[in-house]
Amino acid sequence: MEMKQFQAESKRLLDLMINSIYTHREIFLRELISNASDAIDKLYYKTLSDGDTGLSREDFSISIQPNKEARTLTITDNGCGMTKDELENNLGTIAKSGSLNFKKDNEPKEDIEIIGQFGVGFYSAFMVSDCVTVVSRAYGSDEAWKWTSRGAEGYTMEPCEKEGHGTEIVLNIKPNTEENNYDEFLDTYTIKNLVKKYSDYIRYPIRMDVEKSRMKEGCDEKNPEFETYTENETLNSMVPLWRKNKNEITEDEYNRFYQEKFNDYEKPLKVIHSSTEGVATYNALLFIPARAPFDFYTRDYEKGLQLYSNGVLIMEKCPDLLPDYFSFVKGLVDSQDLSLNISREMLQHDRQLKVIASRLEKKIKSELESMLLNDRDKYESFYKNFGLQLKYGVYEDYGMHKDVLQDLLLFYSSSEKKLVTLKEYVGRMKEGQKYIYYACGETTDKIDMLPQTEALKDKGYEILYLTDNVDEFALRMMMKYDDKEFRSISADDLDLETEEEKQAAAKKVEENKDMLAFMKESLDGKVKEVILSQKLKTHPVCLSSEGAISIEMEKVLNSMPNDQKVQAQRVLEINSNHPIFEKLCSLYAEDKDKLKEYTQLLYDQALLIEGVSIDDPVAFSNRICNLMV
Ligand SMILES: Nc1ncnc2c1ncn2[C@@H]1O[C@H](COP(=O)(O)OP(=O)(O)OP(=O)(O)O)[C@@H](O)[C@H]1O
Repeated sequence: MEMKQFQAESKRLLDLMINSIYTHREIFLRELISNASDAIDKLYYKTLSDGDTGLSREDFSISIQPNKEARTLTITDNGCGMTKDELENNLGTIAKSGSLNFKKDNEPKEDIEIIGQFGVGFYSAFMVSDCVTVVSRAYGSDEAWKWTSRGAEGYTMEPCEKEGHGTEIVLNIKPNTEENNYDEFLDTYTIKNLVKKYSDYIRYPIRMDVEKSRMKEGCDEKNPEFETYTENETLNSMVPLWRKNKNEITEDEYNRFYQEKFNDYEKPLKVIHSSTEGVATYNALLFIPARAPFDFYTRDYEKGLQLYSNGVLIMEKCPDLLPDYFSFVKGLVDSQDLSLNISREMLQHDRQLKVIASRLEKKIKSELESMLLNDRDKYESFYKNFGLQLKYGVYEDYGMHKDVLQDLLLFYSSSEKKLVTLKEYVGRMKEGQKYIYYACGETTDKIDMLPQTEALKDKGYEILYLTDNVDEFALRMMMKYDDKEFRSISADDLDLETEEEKQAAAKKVEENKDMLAFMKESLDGKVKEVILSQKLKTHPVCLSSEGAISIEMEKVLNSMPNDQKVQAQRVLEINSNHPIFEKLCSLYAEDKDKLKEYTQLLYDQALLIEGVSIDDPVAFSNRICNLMV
């Protein structure tokens, strides 16, 4: 059977190339600069291999020249250039990449990093220009050729004059339209920014004549006169800091790099610089900011790391490189073996990305752990800013990440009077202590005053004071740490008593069960139960809860804007060793109406202690006044 060739409608194809591949037209400059860098790399490779070119690294450069009057932007390199055939083959055939062939045909050499691979980047020039002229002279040839094209219509070729080897690409910038401003690509300021953004780490200098202003020499400072002058400025920094050896980089260099690149006026709290080879080869330079950005805990905050391939920016914020709970990390990843899609805007499949992300996660975690261990003050400063995010991380995704995060958490300790880890808490648990106790409230001072803490403190048990809304949700999600269950001090059973005490208490409850039932009745469904407390020592009353939702959680959930109303199952606890108890007993025998009033008062007091507003403050005040007069 005869083998038929596929036909391609090249005009349509070019049209597709130009208009459908890229989301940002500004990347044309990145593509042309990358081509120039590749061309120089190829000649430099020859220099390294043959040594007879007489050229050295310093001789190479790329230049950009905007001309507003002529509406042209010219990109020039002194790389390998192209012969007539190469011009026709490489620029006249879509998807033909001379660079890819070069990579295949030549042994890899250190210091050579060919970027091009798809054979399409050049055509992005037509996104901003209606006519492209390429003048090129191949290294070692004395002929130069001019290739001209207006896009889909095709191209022309003619011989021309050109001094020296290399390529000059002249773009006729399109006129502005109602929707698009093309003028900006002739503006030195925009060009500078684009070079900085995408091509800062191209390893050859990218130069441009920039007009500047200065005070005229010898003029009077009080009456200054200015003159403009032109400076040939190098726009790119060339050396990617992260590729340097760690021991050659000073702290100051890291700090400046971070502050400039991520617009922070403060130095980073921590720098994490790691290079890995193997399944995934990459360099990563990560920073933990000293302070949470103002929008960090809002929806506007976008997490992500910059992603570079061979020093060329692919993605400004790649979210998949960071889990949400480490979203505070800033920085970049540079990898040679990403399989990019044709526009270089995305990755073809994210297998490598997943491998890199999981390595980075482990790295960040271990760096935080070692900070916690070796520099507690620094860690606490980190935790003050980003601890909340870690706690959200524990809670989110049904607690899936608790194992990663639990040892990074800190909570305020009742006995140590400072932030402690769960490991430290468990390490000093008393003999026979079954639970990790915690208490919730607005501030640690307020929690410390809660009557519920009395019995636990009396027994010398440590309590973790939780002051952030998410805290209790996170602990409930974890359920246990090191096989020790978490228990709120407001839970009904704290397991504090001995068997004998339990029996005595049960007896007392039995004796007073009618009165307690009457009290419950008089609160008219507001509480699930009225009980005799095991946790109160000197205070008369407190509130606890039964079941999945605590009073603190009720507060948090009800403060959310989704209008859900949840209610904890409240339990009113009475201290049977307090004189009020005797009073209640005698009222039960003699004056049930008054007992009703007193019960209401005790309930309202318990609510106030918990920081929950009372239903009827006026009635509460009247009851107090009745007692006073
Ligand atoms: N300035 C240049 N000097 C020498 N050769 C060039 C230059 N620009 C382009 N070329 C040649 O033209 C080919 C096609 O360029 P194009 O930008 O379309 O694709 P690429 O760089 O190979 O791949 P990619 O689409 O990944 O950028 C290049 O592979 C290279 O051989």
